[in-house]
Amino acid sequence: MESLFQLPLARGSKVRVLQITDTHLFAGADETLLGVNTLKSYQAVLRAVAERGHDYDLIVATGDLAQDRSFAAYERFTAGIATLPAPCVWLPGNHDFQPAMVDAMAAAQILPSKQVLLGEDWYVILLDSQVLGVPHGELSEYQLNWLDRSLTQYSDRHALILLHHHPHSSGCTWLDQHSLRNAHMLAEVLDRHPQAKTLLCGHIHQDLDLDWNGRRVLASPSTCVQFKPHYTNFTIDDLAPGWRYLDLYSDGSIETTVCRLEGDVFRPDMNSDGY
Ligand SMILES: Nc1ncnc2c1ncn2[C@@H]1O[C@@H]2COP(=O)(O)O[C@H]2[C@H]1O
Ligand SMILES: [Fe+2]
Repeated sequence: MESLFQLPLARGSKVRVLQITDTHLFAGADETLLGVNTLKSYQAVLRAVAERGHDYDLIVATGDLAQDRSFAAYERFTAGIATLPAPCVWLPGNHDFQPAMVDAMAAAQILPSKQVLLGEDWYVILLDSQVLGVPHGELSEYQLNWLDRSLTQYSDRHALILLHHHPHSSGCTWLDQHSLRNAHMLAEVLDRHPQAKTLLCGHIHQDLDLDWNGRRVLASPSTCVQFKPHYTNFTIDDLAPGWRYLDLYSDGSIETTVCRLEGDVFRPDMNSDGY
């Protein structure tokens, strides 16, 4: 859990992180989620990333990587990641089955590290907000204490906090019932660490960039189905699958871009009412 990955970089002042999230893969190659073949959309995203060239230093996968809890689904994830030439770290989402996830990642030699020293200036920490069997999230006392201790230990670095569940209202009522339930406890920890100003989530399948009492919360498109922003009830969006880049600068600033597949591809079944 606490193993540390050090990624020394010779590229000067900027570090680039690629976020892939909510792949919702299945064991079967023909399975779909809300009408989208999640394996094909994941592979299309990876191809699009590869076509843009290798200009990222670290891949972060922020949960809900498998939909059916199977080892084979995680193998599909790892096979895809193996096509990209950068190290990958990951955390679980509400749908993930950690025994299969841990084994499949280890079998593919994808790092178990939940802390990354990224270049000279950045510290990345990956939290586990999963509550077994339910869609909402919570950080255990252990996770909160570990976060507090780790941020103290690496207080000389800017910190990027990764977790699956959004800690602040997303604007979608139906998704906010599935948010991080003890966000106030996370805020209490972060208040003690002024270098921890940015949080990166998955879970809500949309591009979000908002202020949480002076902190920045980012969430990102899924590689499969998208949810429509600002809706009270479950509503799918017809935007294409996507991913995010974050450029981390040595002065602590961040520039970030969301990319999507081009064209009218992987359209979901807009009449679906949930899963
Ligand atoms: N119609 C619905 N209403 C409320 N929640 C839903 C609905 N359909 C699915 N969900 C849950 O909402 C979650 C949002 O993203 P997840 O992929 O984590 O998993 C989803 C489901 O657990
Ligand atoms: Fe989720």
